[in-house]
Amino acid sequence: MLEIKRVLVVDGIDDVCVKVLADAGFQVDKKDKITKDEVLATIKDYDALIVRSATKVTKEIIAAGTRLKIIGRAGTGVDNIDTDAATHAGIIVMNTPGGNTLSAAEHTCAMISALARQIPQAHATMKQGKWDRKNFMGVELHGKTIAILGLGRIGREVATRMQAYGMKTIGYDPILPKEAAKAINIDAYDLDELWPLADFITVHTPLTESTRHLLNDAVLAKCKKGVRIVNCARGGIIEEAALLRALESGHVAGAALDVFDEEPPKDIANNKLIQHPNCIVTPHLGASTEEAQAKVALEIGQQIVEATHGSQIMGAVNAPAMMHALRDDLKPWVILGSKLGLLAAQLMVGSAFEKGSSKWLHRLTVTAQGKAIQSSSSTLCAAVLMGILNHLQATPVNLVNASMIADALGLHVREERTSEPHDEYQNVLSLRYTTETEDHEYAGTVFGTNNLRFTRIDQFAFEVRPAGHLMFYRNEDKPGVIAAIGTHLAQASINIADLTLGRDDSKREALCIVNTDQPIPADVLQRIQQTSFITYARTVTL
Ligand SMILES: NC(=O)C1=CN([C@@H]2O[C@H](COP(=O)(O)OP(=O)(O)OC[C@H]3O[C@@H](n4cnc5c(N)ncnc54)[C@H](O)[C@@H]3O)[C@@H](O)[C@H]2O)C=CC1
Ligand SMILES: O=C(O)C(=O)COP(=O)(O)O
Repeated sequence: MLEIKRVLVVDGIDDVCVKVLADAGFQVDKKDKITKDEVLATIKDYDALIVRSATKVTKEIIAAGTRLKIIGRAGTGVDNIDTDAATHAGIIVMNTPGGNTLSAAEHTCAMISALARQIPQAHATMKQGKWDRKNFMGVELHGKTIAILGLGRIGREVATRMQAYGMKTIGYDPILPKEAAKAINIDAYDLDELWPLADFITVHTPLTESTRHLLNDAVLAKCKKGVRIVNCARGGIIEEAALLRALESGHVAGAALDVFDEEPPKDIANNKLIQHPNCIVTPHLGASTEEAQAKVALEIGQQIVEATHGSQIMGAVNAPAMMHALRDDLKPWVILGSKLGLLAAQLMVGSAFEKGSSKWLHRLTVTAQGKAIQSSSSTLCAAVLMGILNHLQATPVNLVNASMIADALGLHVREERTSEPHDEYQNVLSLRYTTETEDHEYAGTVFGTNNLRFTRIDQFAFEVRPAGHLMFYRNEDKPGVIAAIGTHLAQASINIADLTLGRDDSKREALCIVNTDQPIPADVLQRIQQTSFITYARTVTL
Protein backbone atom coordinates (compact mmCIF):
# COMPACT_ATOMS: atom_id res chain seq x y z
CA MET A 1 0.00 0.00 0.00
CA LEU A 2 1.05 3.56 -0.62
CA GLU A 3 1.66 5.00 2.83
CA ILE A 4 0.87 8.69 3.11
CA LYS A 5 1.01 10.45 6.47
CA ARG A 6 1.88 14.09 5.83
CA VAL A 7 0.75 16.20 2.90
CA LEU A 8 1.91 19.68 1.93
CA VAL A 9 -0.72 21.71 0.04
CA VAL A 10 0.47 24.95 -1.62
CA ASP A 11 -0.59 27.54 -4.23
CA GLY A 12 -3.90 28.52 -2.62
CA ILE A 13 -5.70 25.29 -3.42
CA ASP A 14 -9.34 25.25 -2.33
CA ASP A 15 -9.90 24.16 1.29
CA VAL A 16 -12.03 21.21 0.22
CA CYS A 17 -8.77 19.41 -0.64
CA VAL A 18 -7.50 19.79 2.92
CA LYS A 19 -10.82 18.61 4.28
CA VAL A 20 -10.84 15.44 2.18
CA LEU A 21 -7.28 14.61 3.18
CA ALA A 22 -7.78 15.45 6.86
CA ASP A 23 -10.98 13.37 6.96
CA ALA A 24 -8.95 10.46 5.66
CA GLY A 25 -6.59 10.86 8.62
CA PHE A 26 -3.66 12.59 6.96
CA GLN A 27 -1.77 15.41 8.59
CA VAL A 28 -2.10 18.32 6.16
CA ASP A 29 -0.13 21.57 6.11
CA LYS A 30 -1.59 24.25 3.83
CA LYS A 31 0.80 27.02 2.87
CA ASP A 32 -0.79 29.25 0.25
CA LYS A 33 2.28 31.39 -0.34
CA ILE A 34 5.52 29.50 -0.13
CA THR A 35 8.92 30.25 -1.63
CA LYS A 36 11.05 27.74 -3.51
CA ASP A 37 13.56 27.77 -0.64
CA GLU A 38 10.84 27.03 1.89
CA VAL A 39 9.61 24.09 -0.18
CA LEU A 40 13.20 22.84 -0.50
CA ALA A 41 13.77 23.08 3.24
CA THR A 42 10.55 21.36 4.32
CA ILE A 43 9.72 18.85 1.59
CA LYS A 44 11.74 16.08 3.28
CA ASP A 45 8.98 15.85 5.92
CA TYR A 46 6.16 15.11 3.45
CA ASP A 47 4.84 12.05 1.64
CA ALA A 48 2.74 14.06 -0.82
CA LEU A 49 2.86 17.55 -2.30
CA ILE A 50 -0.12 19.23 -3.98
CA VAL A 51 0.37 22.24 -6.27
CA ARG A 52 -1.31 24.39 -8.92
CA SER A 53 0.90 26.02 -11.55
CA ALA A 54 2.72 28.56 -9.38
CA THR A 55 5.09 26.24 -7.51
CA LYS A 56 7.76 24.81 -9.79
CA VAL A 57 8.47 21.28 -8.66
CA THR A 58 12.06 21.09 -9.82
CA LYS A 59 14.44 18.16 -9.71
CA GLU A 60 16.10 19.76 -6.66
CA ILE A 61 12.79 19.71 -4.81
CA ILE A 62 12.20 16.12 -5.91
CA ALA A 63 15.68 15.09 -4.77
CA ALA A 64 15.10 16.79 -1.42
CA GLY A 65 11.72 15.06 -1.05
CA THR A 66 13.14 11.79 0.15
CA ARG A 67 9.75 10.70 1.56
CA LEU A 68 7.72 11.89 -1.41
CA LYS A 69 5.43 9.33 -3.02
CA ILE A 70 2.92 11.51 -4.84
CA ILE A 71 2.99 14.94 -6.43
CA GLY A 72 -0.58 16.06 -7.09
CA ARG A 73 -1.48 18.79 -9.57
CA ALA A 74 -4.86 20.39 -8.90
CA GLY A 75 -5.31 21.19 -12.55
CA THR A 76 -4.37 20.01 -16.03
CA GLY A 77 -0.87 21.01 -17.18
CA VAL A 78 2.02 19.36 -15.35
CA ASP A 79 4.72 21.40 -17.06
CA ASN A 80 5.64 23.03 -13.74
CA ILE A 81 6.58 19.57 -12.44
CA ASP A 82 9.76 17.78 -13.51
CA THR A 83 7.90 14.56 -14.27
CA ASP A 84 11.01 12.83 -15.60
CA ALA A 85 12.82 13.44 -12.32
CA ALA A 86 9.74 12.26 -10.42
CA THR A 87 9.48 9.18 -12.59
CA HIS A 88 13.13 8.30 -12.05
CA ALA A 89 12.58 8.69 -8.32
CA GLY A 90 9.53 6.39 -8.50
CA ILE A 91 7.16 9.20 -7.50
CA ILE A 92 3.65 9.23 -8.90
CA VAL A 93 2.64 12.50 -10.54
CA MET A 94 -1.11 12.85 -10.87
CA ASN A 95 -3.29 15.61 -12.24
CA THR A 96 -7.01 16.31 -12.47
CA PRO A 97 -7.60 16.95 -16.14
CA GLY A 98 -11.16 17.87 -16.85
CA GLY A 99 -11.95 19.68 -13.60
CA ASN A 100 -11.09 23.05 -15.09
CA THR A 101 -11.93 22.36 -18.75
CA LEU A 102 -15.17 24.33 -18.82
CA SER A 103 -13.66 27.30 -17.02
CA ALA A 104 -10.68 27.39 -19.38
CA ALA A 105 -13.01 27.08 -22.38
CA GLU A 106 -15.31 29.84 -21.10
CA HIS A 107 -12.33 32.08 -20.44
CA THR A 108 -11.11 31.50 -23.99
CA CYS A 109 -14.52 32.38 -25.41
CA ALA A 110 -14.64 35.50 -23.23
CA MET A 111 -11.21 36.49 -24.54
CA ILE A 112 -12.36 35.96 -28.15
CA SER A 113 -15.40 38.20 -27.60
CA ALA A 114 -13.36 40.81 -25.76
CA LEU A 115 -10.80 40.77 -28.55
CA ALA A 116 -13.43 41.26 -31.26
CA ARG A 117 -14.97 44.23 -29.46
CA GLN A 118 -11.88 45.63 -27.65
CA ILE A 119 -13.81 45.54 -24.40
CA PRO A 120 -10.76 45.85 -22.08
CA GLN A 121 -9.41 48.84 -23.99
CA ALA A 122 -12.80 50.59 -24.08
CA HIS A 123 -13.34 49.83 -20.40
CA ALA A 124 -9.95 51.36 -19.51
CA THR A 125 -10.74 54.64 -21.29
CA MET A 126 -14.03 55.05 -19.45
CA LYS A 127 -12.28 54.40 -16.15
CA GLN A 128 -10.00 57.28 -17.15
CA GLY A 129 -13.09 59.50 -17.49
CA LYS A 130 -13.32 59.43 -21.31
CA TRP A 131 -16.29 58.72 -23.63
CA ASP A 132 -14.51 57.38 -26.69
CA ARG A 133 -16.77 55.70 -29.26
CA LYS A 134 -14.85 56.22 -32.50
CA ASN A 135 -11.67 54.32 -31.58
CA PHE A 136 -13.40 51.07 -30.75
CA MET A 137 -14.92 49.81 -33.96
CA GLY A 138 -15.13 46.03 -33.55
CA VAL A 139 -15.80 43.01 -35.74
CA GLU A 140 -18.71 40.58 -35.61
CA LEU A 141 -17.94 36.97 -34.80
CA HIS A 142 -20.90 35.72 -36.79
CA GLY A 143 -19.77 34.34 -40.14
CA LYS A 144 -16.07 34.43 -39.25
CA THR A 145 -13.81 31.39 -39.27
CA ILE A 146 -12.02 30.30 -36.13
CA ALA A 147 -9.15 27.81 -36.35
CA ILE A 148 -8.72 25.68 -33.24
CA LEU A 149 -5.35 24.00 -32.82
CA GLY A 150 -5.64 21.08 -30.42
CA LEU A 151 -9.06 19.47 -30.33
CA GLY A 152 -8.83 17.91 -26.91
CA ARG A 153 -11.05 18.66 -23.95
CA ILE A 154 -10.84 22.45 -24.06
CA GLY A 155 -10.52 22.90 -27.83
CA ARG A 156 -13.78 21.06 -28.42
CA GLU A 157 -15.67 23.00 -25.75
CA VAL A 158 -14.45 26.22 -27.33
CA ALA A 159 -15.66 24.98 -30.72
CA THR A 160 -19.23 24.29 -29.62
CA ARG A 161 -19.48 27.63 -27.86
CA MET A 162 -18.13 29.62 -30.80
CA GLN A 163 -20.46 27.74 -33.14
CA ALA A 164 -23.31 29.25 -31.11
CA TYR A 165 -22.01 32.66 -32.18
CA GLY A 166 -22.33 31.56 -35.80
CA MET A 167 -18.60 31.05 -36.33
CA LYS A 168 -17.31 28.46 -38.77
CA THR A 169 -15.02 26.15 -36.81
CA ILE A 170 -12.01 24.56 -38.44
CA GLY A 171 -9.18 22.79 -36.69
CA TYR A 172 -6.15 20.58 -36.52
CA ASP A 173 -5.22 17.77 -34.14
CA PRO A 174 -2.86 14.98 -35.19
CA ILE A 175 -4.64 12.27 -33.24
CA LEU A 176 -8.27 13.15 -33.82
CA PRO A 177 -9.69 11.39 -36.87
CA LYS A 178 -11.14 13.88 -39.36
CA GLU A 179 -14.56 12.17 -39.14
CA ALA A 180 -14.62 12.66 -35.36
CA ALA A 181 -13.96 16.37 -35.85
CA LYS A 182 -16.69 16.53 -38.48
CA ALA A 183 -19.13 14.96 -36.02
CA ILE A 184 -18.75 18.07 -33.85
CA ASN A 185 -18.92 20.40 -36.85
CA ILE A 186 -15.23 21.09 -37.04
CA ASP A 187 -13.70 20.90 -40.49
CA ALA A 188 -10.29 19.32 -40.13
CA TYR A 189 -7.42 20.68 -42.17
CA ASP A 190 -3.72 20.09 -42.34
CA LEU A 191 -1.85 23.00 -40.83
CA ASP A 192 -0.66 24.60 -44.04
CA GLU A 193 -4.17 24.64 -45.48
CA LEU A 194 -5.62 26.09 -42.29
CA TRP A 195 -3.57 29.25 -41.77
CA PRO A 196 -4.91 31.34 -44.67
CA LEU A 197 -8.53 30.43 -43.85
CA ALA A 198 -8.70 31.72 -40.29
CA ASP A 199 -10.00 35.05 -39.01
CA PHE A 200 -9.29 33.91 -35.45
CA ILE A 201 -6.79 31.30 -34.26
CA THR A 202 -6.92 29.77 -30.79
CA VAL A 203 -4.43 27.20 -29.47
CA HIS A 204 -5.35 24.40 -27.06
CA THR A 205 -2.40 22.01 -27.12
CA PRO A 206 0.07 21.21 -24.40
CA LEU A 207 3.49 22.84 -24.74
CA THR A 208 5.73 20.16 -26.21
CA GLU A 209 8.67 20.14 -28.58
CA SER A 210 6.19 19.86 -31.47
CA THR A 211 4.04 22.76 -30.32
CA ARG A 212 6.75 25.17 -29.13
CA HIS A 213 6.56 28.20 -31.45
CA LEU A 214 3.84 26.52 -33.50
CA LEU A 215 2.95 30.08 -34.45
CA ASN A 216 6.12 31.88 -35.53
CA ASP A 217 7.07 34.53 -38.13
CA ALA A 218 6.76 32.13 -41.06
CA VAL A 219 3.38 30.82 -39.96
CA LEU A 220 1.98 34.26 -39.13
CA ALA A 221 3.00 35.39 -42.62
CA LYS A 222 0.77 32.64 -44.05
CA CYS A 223 -2.23 33.90 -42.04
CA LYS A 224 -4.80 36.38 -43.32
CA LYS A 225 -3.96 40.03 -42.74
CA GLY A 226 -6.05 41.12 -39.77
CA VAL A 227 -6.08 37.70 -38.10
CA ARG A 228 -6.68 37.65 -34.34
CA ILE A 229 -4.74 35.23 -32.15
CA VAL A 230 -5.69 33.72 -28.77
CA ASN A 231 -3.57 31.70 -26.36
CA CYS A 232 -5.21 30.40 -23.19
CA ALA A 233 -3.18 27.17 -23.23
CA ARG A 234 0.53 27.59 -22.59
CA GLY A 235 3.07 30.34 -23.09
CA GLY A 236 5.56 29.34 -25.77
CA ILE A 237 3.09 27.83 -28.24
CA ILE A 238 3.04 31.24 -29.89
CA GLU A 239 6.46 32.85 -30.26
CA GLU A 240 6.07 36.08 -28.30
CA ALA A 241 8.63 38.07 -30.29
CA ALA A 242 7.02 37.03 -33.59
CA LEU A 243 3.57 37.95 -32.30
CA LEU A 244 4.81 41.36 -31.22
CA ARG A 245 6.36 41.96 -34.66
CA ALA A 246 3.09 40.96 -36.34
CA LEU A 247 1.05 43.23 -34.03
CA GLU A 248 3.41 46.12 -34.69
CA SER A 249 3.21 45.65 -38.45
CA GLY A 250 -0.59 45.39 -38.25
CA HIS A 251 -0.60 41.96 -39.92
CA VAL A 252 -2.15 40.58 -36.72
CA ALA A 253 -5.09 42.80 -35.72
CA GLY A 254 -5.22 41.65 -32.12
CA ALA A 255 -4.07 39.08 -29.62
CA ALA A 256 -5.53 37.74 -26.38
CA LEU A 257 -3.14 36.05 -23.98
CA ASP A 258 -3.76 34.31 -20.67
CA VAL A 259 -0.40 32.55 -20.58
CA PHE A 260 3.19 33.66 -21.11
CA ASP A 261 6.68 32.33 -21.77
CA GLU A 262 7.64 33.21 -18.24
CA GLU A 263 5.10 33.47 -15.44
CA PRO A 264 4.89 35.97 -13.98
CA PRO A 265 6.53 37.83 -16.88
CA LYS A 266 9.45 40.08 -15.97
CA ASP A 267 8.82 43.82 -15.85
CA ILE A 268 5.17 43.63 -16.94
CA ALA A 269 4.84 47.42 -17.05
CA ASN A 270 7.51 47.63 -19.76
CA ASN A 271 6.81 44.40 -21.62
CA LYS A 272 6.15 45.52 -25.19
CA LEU A 273 3.85 42.64 -26.06
CA ILE A 274 1.73 42.91 -22.93
CA GLN A 275 1.55 46.68 -23.28
CA HIS A 276 0.71 46.65 -27.00
CA PRO A 277 -2.68 48.39 -27.39
CA ASN A 278 -4.10 45.54 -29.48
CA CYS A 279 -3.03 42.86 -27.06
CA ILE A 280 -5.41 41.98 -24.24
CA VAL A 281 -4.08 39.99 -21.33
CA THR A 282 -5.08 38.15 -18.16
CA PRO A 283 -2.67 36.69 -15.58
CA HIS A 284 -3.27 32.95 -16.20
CA LEU A 285 -6.88 33.04 -15.07
CA GLY A 286 -8.30 30.27 -17.28
CA ALA A 287 -8.91 27.93 -14.38
CA SER A 288 -9.60 30.60 -11.79
CA THR A 289 -13.27 30.10 -11.08
CA GLU A 290 -14.84 29.00 -7.84
CA GLU A 291 -16.31 25.98 -9.58
CA ALA A 292 -13.13 24.81 -11.28
CA GLN A 293 -11.05 25.27 -8.14
CA ALA A 294 -13.57 23.39 -6.01
CA LYS A 295 -13.61 20.55 -8.57
CA VAL A 296 -9.86 20.16 -9.00
CA ALA A 297 -9.20 20.46 -5.26
CA LEU A 298 -11.80 17.83 -4.45
CA GLU A 299 -10.58 15.52 -7.22
CA ILE A 300 -6.91 15.67 -6.27
CA GLY A 301 -7.76 15.07 -2.61
CA GLN A 302 -9.94 12.08 -3.48
CA GLN A 303 -7.39 10.68 -5.91
CA ILE A 304 -4.70 10.70 -3.24
CA VAL A 305 -6.97 9.04 -0.70
CA GLU A 306 -7.93 6.36 -3.25
CA ALA A 307 -4.32 5.74 -4.14
CA THR A 308 -3.54 5.01 -0.49
CA HIS A 309 -6.44 2.53 -0.34
CA GLY A 310 -4.90 0.65 -3.24
CA SER A 311 -8.19 0.64 -5.13
CA GLN A 312 -6.89 2.58 -8.08
CA ILE A 313 -4.45 5.23 -9.17
CA MET A 314 -6.49 7.87 -10.95
CA GLY A 315 -4.93 10.63 -12.97
CA ALA A 316 -1.36 9.36 -12.79
CA VAL A 317 0.52 11.00 -15.64
CA ASN A 318 3.77 9.15 -15.27
CA ALA A 319 2.62 5.69 -14.36
CA PRO A 320 -0.13 3.17 -14.81
CA ALA A 321 0.28 2.43 -11.13
CA MET A 322 2.73 1.79 -8.35
CA MET A 323 3.24 -1.71 -7.05
CA HIS A 324 2.71 -0.90 -3.40
CA ALA A 325 -0.49 0.94 -4.20
CA LEU A 326 -2.05 -2.01 -5.95
CA ARG A 327 -5.13 -3.99 -5.07
CA ASP A 328 -4.17 -7.23 -3.39
CA ASP A 329 -5.74 -9.40 -6.08
CA LEU A 330 -3.66 -7.65 -8.75
CA LYS A 331 -0.32 -8.11 -7.03
CA PRO A 332 0.31 -11.74 -8.06
CA TRP A 333 -0.51 -10.77 -11.66
CA VAL A 334 2.01 -7.96 -11.52
CA ILE A 335 4.60 -10.42 -10.21
CA LEU A 336 3.66 -12.85 -12.98
CA GLY A 337 3.98 -10.04 -15.55
CA SER A 338 7.41 -9.07 -14.32
CA LYS A 339 8.46 -12.74 -14.36
CA LEU A 340 7.24 -13.15 -17.95
CA GLY A 341 9.26 -10.06 -18.81
CA LEU A 342 12.30 -11.35 -16.96
CA LEU A 343 11.99 -14.70 -18.71
CA ALA A 344 11.78 -13.00 -22.10
CA ALA A 345 14.73 -10.75 -21.35
CA GLN A 346 16.91 -13.67 -20.30
CA LEU A 347 15.93 -15.77 -23.27
CA MET A 348 16.34 -12.94 -25.75
CA VAL A 349 19.64 -11.49 -24.51
CA GLY A 350 22.18 -11.89 -27.21
CA SER A 351 19.51 -12.05 -29.86
CA ALA A 352 16.60 -9.66 -29.96
CA PHE A 353 18.13 -6.97 -27.79
CA GLU A 354 21.32 -6.56 -29.75
CA LYS A 355 20.57 -3.10 -31.01
CA GLY A 356 21.54 -2.64 -34.62
CA SER A 357 21.39 -6.32 -35.42
CA SER A 358 18.55 -7.68 -37.53
CA LYS A 359 17.00 -9.05 -34.38
CA TRP A 360 16.39 -5.68 -32.76
CA LEU A 361 13.03 -5.99 -31.11
CA HIS A 362 10.29 -4.83 -33.42
CA ARG A 363 7.23 -5.00 -31.31
CA LEU A 364 6.13 -6.17 -27.94
CA THR A 365 2.50 -6.99 -27.30
CA VAL A 366 1.13 -7.60 -23.83
CA THR A 367 -2.36 -9.07 -23.63
CA ALA A 368 -4.49 -9.23 -20.52
CA GLN A 369 -7.18 -11.82 -21.17
CA GLY A 370 -10.06 -12.59 -18.84
CA LYS A 371 -12.50 -10.67 -16.67
CA ALA A 372 -10.24 -10.42 -13.60
CA ILE A 373 -7.34 -8.74 -15.34
CA GLN A 374 -8.46 -7.09 -18.56
CA SER A 375 -9.18 -3.75 -16.89
CA SER A 376 -5.66 -3.71 -15.46
CA SER A 377 -3.91 -4.19 -18.78
CA SER A 378 -1.84 -1.01 -18.55
CA THR A 379 -0.51 -1.96 -15.12
CA LEU A 380 0.28 -5.48 -16.33
CA CYS A 381 1.92 -4.12 -19.46
CA ALA A 382 4.13 -1.95 -17.24
CA ALA A 383 4.87 -5.01 -15.10
CA VAL A 384 6.10 -6.97 -18.12
CA LEU A 385 8.24 -4.01 -19.24
CA MET A 386 9.59 -3.70 -15.70
CA GLY A 387 10.63 -7.37 -15.81
CA ILE A 388 12.34 -7.00 -19.19
CA LEU A 389 14.01 -3.69 -18.54
CA ASN A 390 15.19 -4.43 -15.02
CA HIS A 391 17.24 -7.23 -16.50
CA LEU A 392 18.75 -4.97 -19.13
CA GLN A 393 19.02 -1.51 -17.56
CA ALA A 394 21.50 -0.19 -15.06
CA THR A 395 18.97 2.08 -13.35
CA PRO A 396 16.08 0.59 -11.39
CA VAL A 397 12.91 0.20 -13.38
CA ASN A 398 9.58 0.14 -11.62
CA LEU A 399 5.91 0.30 -12.52
CA VAL A 400 6.12 4.09 -12.71
CA ASN A 401 9.07 4.53 -15.02
CA ALA A 402 8.92 1.33 -17.10
CA SER A 403 6.82 2.78 -19.94
CA MET A 404 8.93 5.93 -20.14
CA ILE A 405 12.18 3.99 -20.33
CA ALA A 406 10.71 1.68 -22.97
CA ASP A 407 9.69 4.76 -24.98
CA ALA A 408 13.16 6.23 -24.65
CA LEU A 409 14.59 2.97 -25.94
CA GLY A 410 12.26 3.14 -28.91
CA LEU A 411 10.43 -0.09 -28.07
CA HIS A 412 7.11 -0.46 -29.84
CA VAL A 413 4.83 -1.63 -27.10
CA ARG A 414 1.24 -2.59 -27.68
CA GLU A 415 -1.22 -3.27 -24.90
CA GLU A 416 -4.24 -5.47 -25.56
CA ARG A 417 -7.11 -6.55 -23.38
CA THR A 418 -10.09 -8.81 -23.71
CA SER A 419 -12.70 -10.09 -21.30
CA GLU A 420 -13.18 -13.29 -23.35
CA PRO A 421 -11.95 -16.25 -21.28
CA HIS A 422 -9.01 -18.24 -22.60
CA ASP A 423 -9.62 -21.81 -23.92
CA GLU A 424 -8.08 -23.44 -20.87
CA TYR A 425 -7.77 -20.78 -18.18
CA GLN A 426 -10.07 -18.07 -16.83
CA ASN A 427 -7.39 -15.39 -17.10
CA VAL A 428 -4.13 -15.38 -18.99
CA LEU A 429 -1.41 -12.79 -19.26
CA SER A 430 0.69 -13.13 -22.37
CA LEU A 431 3.68 -11.46 -23.88
CA ARG A 432 4.46 -11.64 -27.56
CA TYR A 433 7.58 -10.18 -29.06
CA THR A 434 8.67 -10.03 -32.62
CA THR A 435 11.96 -9.31 -34.25
CA GLU A 436 12.68 -9.37 -37.96
CA THR A 437 13.37 -13.07 -37.78
CA GLU A 438 11.67 -14.32 -34.65
CA ASP A 439 8.23 -14.37 -33.14
CA HIS A 440 7.79 -15.58 -29.55
CA GLU A 441 4.91 -15.87 -27.17
CA TYR A 442 5.03 -16.53 -23.44
CA ALA A 443 1.99 -16.78 -21.21
CA GLY A 444 1.02 -17.45 -17.63
CA THR A 445 -1.81 -17.51 -15.17
CA VAL A 446 -2.52 -17.30 -11.47
CA PHE A 447 -4.41 -20.10 -9.72
CA GLY A 448 -6.25 -19.31 -6.50
CA THR A 449 -4.91 -16.24 -4.80
CA ASN A 450 -1.21 -16.62 -5.34
CA ASN A 451 -0.19 -19.69 -7.37
CA LEU A 452 1.72 -18.41 -10.35
CA ARG A 453 2.25 -20.60 -13.39
CA PHE A 454 3.84 -20.19 -16.79
CA THR A 455 1.45 -21.92 -19.19
CA ARG A 456 3.02 -21.44 -22.60
CA ILE A 457 6.29 -20.84 -24.34
CA ASP A 458 5.75 -20.48 -28.07
CA GLN A 459 3.80 -23.52 -29.29
CA PHE A 460 4.48 -25.53 -26.13
CA ALA A 461 1.77 -25.69 -23.48
CA PHE A 462 2.62 -26.80 -19.92
CA GLU A 463 2.32 -25.58 -16.35
CA VAL A 464 5.45 -24.60 -14.51
CA ARG A 465 6.11 -22.65 -11.33
CA PRO A 466 8.07 -19.54 -12.30
CA ALA A 467 10.63 -19.51 -9.52
CA GLY A 468 14.27 -20.35 -8.92
CA HIS A 469 16.70 -21.80 -11.46
CA LEU A 470 15.17 -23.11 -14.65
CA MET A 471 16.65 -24.68 -17.75
CA PHE A 472 14.70 -24.69 -21.00
CA TYR A 473 15.77 -27.10 -23.69
CA ARG A 474 14.19 -28.08 -26.97
CA ASN A 475 14.79 -31.44 -28.54
CA GLU A 476 13.59 -33.82 -31.18
CA ASP A 477 10.96 -35.95 -29.47
CA LYS A 478 13.05 -39.13 -29.24
CA PRO A 479 13.59 -41.60 -26.37
CA GLY A 480 16.64 -41.24 -24.14
CA VAL A 481 16.99 -37.43 -24.12
CA ILE A 482 15.80 -36.93 -20.52
CA ALA A 483 18.13 -39.67 -19.29
CA ALA A 484 21.10 -38.03 -21.05
CA ILE A 485 20.33 -34.63 -19.53
CA GLY A 486 19.84 -36.21 -16.10
CA THR A 487 23.29 -37.76 -16.38
CA HIS A 488 24.97 -34.43 -17.22
CA LEU A 489 23.29 -32.77 -14.23
CA ALA A 490 24.08 -35.65 -11.86
CA GLN A 491 27.74 -35.57 -12.89
CA ALA A 492 27.81 -31.88 -11.90
CA SER A 493 26.00 -32.67 -8.60
CA ILE A 494 23.01 -30.58 -9.62
CA ASN A 495 19.74 -31.75 -8.15
CA ILE A 496 16.58 -31.71 -10.26
CA ALA A 497 13.67 -30.28 -8.26
CA ASP A 498 11.02 -30.59 -10.96
CA LEU A 499 10.68 -31.40 -14.61
CA THR A 500 7.89 -30.37 -16.99
CA LEU A 501 7.40 -31.35 -20.59
CA GLY A 502 5.55 -29.65 -23.42
CA ARG A 503 5.18 -31.29 -26.83
CA ASP A 504 4.57 -30.13 -30.35
CA ASP A 505 3.23 -33.36 -31.88
CA SER A 506 3.01 -31.91 -35.38
CA LYS A 507 6.76 -31.27 -35.47
CA ARG A 508 7.71 -34.12 -33.12
CA GLU A 509 9.48 -31.55 -30.96
CA ALA A 510 9.49 -31.16 -27.18
CA LEU A 511 10.29 -28.37 -24.78
CA CYS A 512 11.52 -29.45 -21.38
CA ILE A 513 11.74 -27.18 -18.36
CA VAL A 514 13.94 -28.39 -15.55
CA ASN A 515 13.85 -26.71 -12.13
CA THR A 516 17.16 -27.21 -10.39
CA ASP A 517 18.22 -26.56 -6.81
CA GLN A 518 21.48 -24.97 -7.95
CA PRO A 519 22.27 -22.75 -10.93
CA ILE A 520 23.62 -24.69 -13.92
CA PRO A 521 27.19 -23.57 -14.72
CA ALA A 522 28.04 -22.52 -18.29
CA ASP A 523 30.23 -25.58 -19.00
CA VAL A 524 27.43 -27.96 -17.99
CA LEU A 525 24.98 -26.02 -20.15
CA GLN A 526 27.40 -26.27 -23.06
CA ARG A 527 27.61 -30.05 -22.70
CA ILE A 528 23.81 -30.22 -22.62
CA GLN A 529 23.61 -28.08 -25.78
CA GLN A 530 25.93 -30.56 -27.53
CA THR A 531 23.85 -33.59 -26.55
CA SER A 532 22.23 -35.52 -29.41
CA PHE A 533 18.75 -34.34 -30.44
CA ILE A 534 19.02 -31.09 -28.39
CA THR A 535 18.34 -28.08 -30.62
CA TYR A 536 18.45 -25.35 -27.97
CA ALA A 537 19.20 -25.01 -24.26
CA ARG A 538 19.09 -21.88 -22.10
CA THR A 539 19.03 -21.21 -18.38
CA VAL A 540 17.12 -18.50 -16.53
CA THR A 541 16.77 -17.47 -12.91
CA LEU A 542 13.41 -16.07 -11.81
N1 LIG B 1 -5.12 28.88 -18.97
C1 LIG B 1 -5.43 27.97 -18.08
O1 LIG B 1 -5.63 28.31 -16.91
C2 LIG B 1 -5.54 26.56 -18.46
C3 LIG B 1 -4.77 26.05 -19.46
N2 LIG B 1 -4.86 24.73 -19.77
C4 LIG B 1 -4.01 24.25 -20.88
O2 LIG B 1 -4.82 24.09 -22.03
C5 LIG B 1 -4.21 23.14 -22.89
C6 LIG B 1 -5.24 22.15 -23.39
O3 LIG B 1 -5.76 21.42 -22.31
P1 LIG B 1 -6.76 20.18 -22.56
O4 LIG B 1 -7.71 20.52 -23.61
O5 LIG B 1 -7.25 19.78 -21.25
O6 LIG B 1 -5.71 19.10 -23.11
P2 LIG B 1 -6.02 17.78 -23.95
O7 LIG B 1 -4.88 16.87 -23.68
O8 LIG B 1 -7.40 17.32 -23.71
O9 LIG B 1 -5.94 18.27 -25.46
C7 LIG B 1 -4.77 18.65 -26.07
C8 LIG B 1 -4.88 18.27 -27.53
O10 LIG B 1 -3.78 18.84 -28.22
C9 LIG B 1 -3.48 17.97 -29.28
N3 LIG B 1 -2.15 18.24 -29.79
C10 LIG B 1 -0.96 17.83 -29.31
N4 LIG B 1 0.03 18.26 -30.11
C11 LIG B 1 -0.56 18.96 -31.12
C12 LIG B 1 -0.06 19.66 -32.25
N5 LIG B 1 1.25 19.69 -32.52
N6 LIG B 1 -0.95 20.27 -33.04
C13 LIG B 1 -2.26 20.21 -32.79
N7 LIG B 1 -2.79 19.55 -31.75
C14 LIG B 1 -1.95 18.94 -30.91
C15 LIG B 1 -3.59 16.60 -28.65
O11 LIG B 1 -3.72 15.60 -29.63
C16 LIG B 1 -4.83 16.76 -27.79
O12 LIG B 1 -5.99 16.31 -28.45
C17 LIG B 1 -3.08 22.53 -22.09
O13 LIG B 1 -1.87 23.17 -22.45
C18 LIG B 1 -3.42 22.89 -20.67
O14 LIG B 1 -2.30 22.92 -19.85
C19 LIG B 1 -5.71 23.88 -19.16
C20 LIG B 1 -6.51 24.34 -18.15
C21 LIG B 1 -6.47 25.71 -17.69
O1 LIG C 1 -4.71 23.42 -15.27
C1 LIG C 1 -3.93 24.06 -16.00
O2 LIG C 1 -3.24 23.54 -16.90
C2 LIG C 1 -3.77 25.48 -15.78
O3 LIG C 1 -3.06 26.11 -16.53
C3 LIG C 1 -4.42 26.11 -14.62
O4 LIG C 1 -3.39 26.62 -13.82
P1 LIG C 1 -3.72 27.07 -12.31
O5 LIG C 1 -4.16 25.85 -11.58
O6 LIG C 1 -4.79 28.09 -12.42
O7 LIG C 1 -2.44 27.62 -11.78
